Amino acid sequence: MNLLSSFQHIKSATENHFSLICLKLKEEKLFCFPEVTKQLQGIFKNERLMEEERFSFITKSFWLLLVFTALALLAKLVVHLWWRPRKIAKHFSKQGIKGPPYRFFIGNMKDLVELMTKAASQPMPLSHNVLPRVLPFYHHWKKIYGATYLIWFGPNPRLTISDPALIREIFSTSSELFEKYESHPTVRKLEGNGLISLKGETWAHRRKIISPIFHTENLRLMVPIMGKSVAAMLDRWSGLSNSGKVEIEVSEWFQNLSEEVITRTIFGSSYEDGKEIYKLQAQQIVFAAESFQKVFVPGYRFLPTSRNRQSWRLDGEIERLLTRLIDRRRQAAGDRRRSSEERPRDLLERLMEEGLRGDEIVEECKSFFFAGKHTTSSLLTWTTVLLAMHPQWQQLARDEVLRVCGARDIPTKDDVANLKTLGMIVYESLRLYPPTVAMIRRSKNDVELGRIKIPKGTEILIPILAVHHDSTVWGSDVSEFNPARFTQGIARTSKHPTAFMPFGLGARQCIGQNLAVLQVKMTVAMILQRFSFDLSPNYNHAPTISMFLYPQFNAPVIFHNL
Ligand code: HEM
Repeated sequence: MNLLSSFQHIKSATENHFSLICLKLKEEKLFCFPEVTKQLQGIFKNERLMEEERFSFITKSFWLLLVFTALALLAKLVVHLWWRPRKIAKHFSKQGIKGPPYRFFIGNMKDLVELMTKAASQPMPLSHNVLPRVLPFYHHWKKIYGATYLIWFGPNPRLTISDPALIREIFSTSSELFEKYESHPTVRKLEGNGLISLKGETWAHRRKIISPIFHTENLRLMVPIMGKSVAAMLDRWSGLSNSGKVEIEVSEWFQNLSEEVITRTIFGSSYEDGKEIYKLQAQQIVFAAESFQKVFVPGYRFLPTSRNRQSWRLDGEIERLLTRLIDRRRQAAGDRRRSSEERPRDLLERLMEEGLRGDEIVEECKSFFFAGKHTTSSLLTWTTVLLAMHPQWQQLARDEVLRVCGARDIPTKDDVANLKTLGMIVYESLRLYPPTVAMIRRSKNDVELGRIKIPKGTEILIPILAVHHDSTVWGSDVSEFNPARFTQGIARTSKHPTAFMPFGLGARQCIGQNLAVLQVKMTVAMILQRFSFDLSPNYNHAPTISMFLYPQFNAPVIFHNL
């Protein structure tokens, strides 16, 4: 071995191998050059020192980076949780807009949850002045700070706007400046990445694809399908009746009815195919409703907590069932085309025709399973409760149904269109008990709304229920059930043409509203044909929200065979 290769040998060795190298040198008779050995020892020592220095440099850099990242993160947190809320509160305060003070990290969530819990702790008298019970935080803070005020959902500012003129601006003239608020991830799982939550071009294209399902002609074809489901439900009620009367907890029955109608009309599938999905979604709703009362912590949903694991499992199961439903429909598509039976066009058919991917169809199905059921059943429940509370309107509606439908057990679409009094009753029910009690938007940029300067990213809360219960808009009889106020049509009822908004406003108005009103009018008309009804002595008036407006202690109603 020559000197050079021995040198390279040594250079590539580690400190621990030094003695071994010396031995090697000795063997190779290189040890006779003491200077060489000395030099090598020197080189090795330098190497070791350099290695140590390099190591200490890397360690120092690592710690520095860590400290720097931690400081940057801390600074970001301080800005987000402390400085920005103060700045925004000051910004609004200068414009005369106040609100409950921001508390570090939690904002006003604690007070809000306390107010909600207190309001929900007992039923209320049989009155339609339900705002203090359903949105107690709105009611409470409005008294202190006025109709437009600022609250804090965690560190996020939410400007509450209930002036119909400003609301109109948000949804029409300035609609491009506000976008749909991105729901909490748990709620998003329920809603799916479909029409409800899509934005921009993708949303516009999807809405165009889906709209034909809700056109009048297609809805007409859905009427017999709905009629059959309603008739089957009423037959079961009659079967349950004892000496001509029966107590029915209508809220649950109407949920099942809505599930069935939507599965059969919107998905063109059998109710059996949808039942399991609804059951799983009902469990997801419990998680989603909880998330409204918690501060959103980014990334938390990825932690394998027991709740998160349960929610992932539910989501996976729903996707599996929806994929099966879609596959079945794909297989049956040929038979349906060949069949001469006149059927309504349905969502799955439209989405498949347009060549949407399987996962896109699954997400859209989630949206419709979720959006259609609870809203429609809520409207059915409150309309029935209202008619039970107001027998004179019940009789007026029945007279009309018997006159318009004659001997027909199942009203036709034209019959339903001619039920004007019932239509007014449904609108009044939507005013007093809107199934969706609020909407949320977010400003895309710094925006001027009326004279209010709103910074980019501010959430806007539009409390539908509060606008519907505002006496300055609706008059002193605001809390009375008075369907006659809709005699001249929706636009003429209040002092403001857009103060009635149970289905939202503008381009993103509810796509299913005609279907929902049709189903509710059909169902109530068929009930009126067969039964008279009043509230059960077990009924406790307690409207409350868990995503939608529902009766907290159920809605038992007594039906008498006619
Ligand atoms: C009484 C019944 C119903 C009420 C009160 C209601 C209420 C609403 C409201 C307020 C919105 C607007 C939300 C916003 O702008 O933030 C909306 C949107 C929507 N609703 Fe309904 N809804 C009802 C029935 C239905 C039904 C039966 C379906 C479907 C079968 C449906 C599907 C949808 C969809 C997909 C959207 C999103 C539309 C879009 O963004 O383009 N809804 N609904």
